[in-house]
Amino acid sequence: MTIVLVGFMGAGKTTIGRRLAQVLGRPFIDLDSYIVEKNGRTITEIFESEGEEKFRQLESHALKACLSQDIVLATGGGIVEVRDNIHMLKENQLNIWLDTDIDELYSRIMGDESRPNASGQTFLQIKKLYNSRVSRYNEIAFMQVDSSQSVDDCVREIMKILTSL
Ligand SMILES: Nc1ncnc2c1ncn2[C@@H]1O[C@H](COP(=O)(O)OP(=O)(O)O)[C@@H](O)[C@H]1O
Ligand SMILES: O=C(O)C1=C[C@@H](OP(=O)(O)O)[C@@H](O)[C@H](O)C1
Ligand SMILES: [Mg+2]
Repeated sequence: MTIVLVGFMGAGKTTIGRRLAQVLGRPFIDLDSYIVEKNGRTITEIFESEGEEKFRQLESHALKACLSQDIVLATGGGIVEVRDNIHMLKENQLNIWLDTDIDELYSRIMGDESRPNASGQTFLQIKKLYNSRVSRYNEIAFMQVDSSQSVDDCVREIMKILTSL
C-alpha cells in the first residue's frame, strides 16, 4: 500500500513524508525529485524549456510508476491538476492531505525560487491557485492533517491513525 501525501505547495509533503518514511522504516520517494533524477533537469528547467504541460505529463508518468509500491510518496502540489492523476489516486486508499492556512503556506514558499508556480506570485495569486485546488485535495483524501503543527507532531498524528487501521 502506498502512503501518499497530497496538499498545496508548502504544506510539508516532502519534509513530513521523509520523516514519516524514517519512522515507518519504508522507502521514501519525493515525486519532484524522482522527475528531476529521471530527466536530469530541475523542475524550473522543465517548466522554462518545455512548459507546465510537459511537466504534468512527466508527473503523471512518474505517479503511475510509483503508485502501488510499499513506500511513502510525497506528491507535488499540482498533482490534482490532471484528472487522470485523480483517478489513479482514488484507487489508492491512503492519501493523506497535509493542509494549513494560506498565510502559513505562503510564508513557507515565498522566496523559494524552486517552485515555478510560486516564485514571483503575489499572495492573492497564490490564494486563488489554492482555492482552485482545495476541493480536489478533499476529493482524494483519506485523512487531513493540520501541518501548522511541528513535523514530529504531524508524523505522530499520522502514525496514530495508521496503527489504528
Ligand atoms: N510542519 C511544519 N512546520 C513548519 N515548517 C514546515 C513544516 N513542514 C514543512 N515546513 C517547511 O516549509 C517549507 C516547505 O516544506 P516542503 O516539505 O517542501 O513542502 P511541500 O513539499 O508540501 O511543498 C520548508 O522550508 C519546510 O522546512
Ligand atoms: O503546485 C504546483 O503546481 C507545483 C508544486 C511543486 O511541488 P511542491 O508542492 O512539493 O512544492 C512542484 O511539483 C512544481 O513546482 C509544481
Ligand atoms: Mg515537495
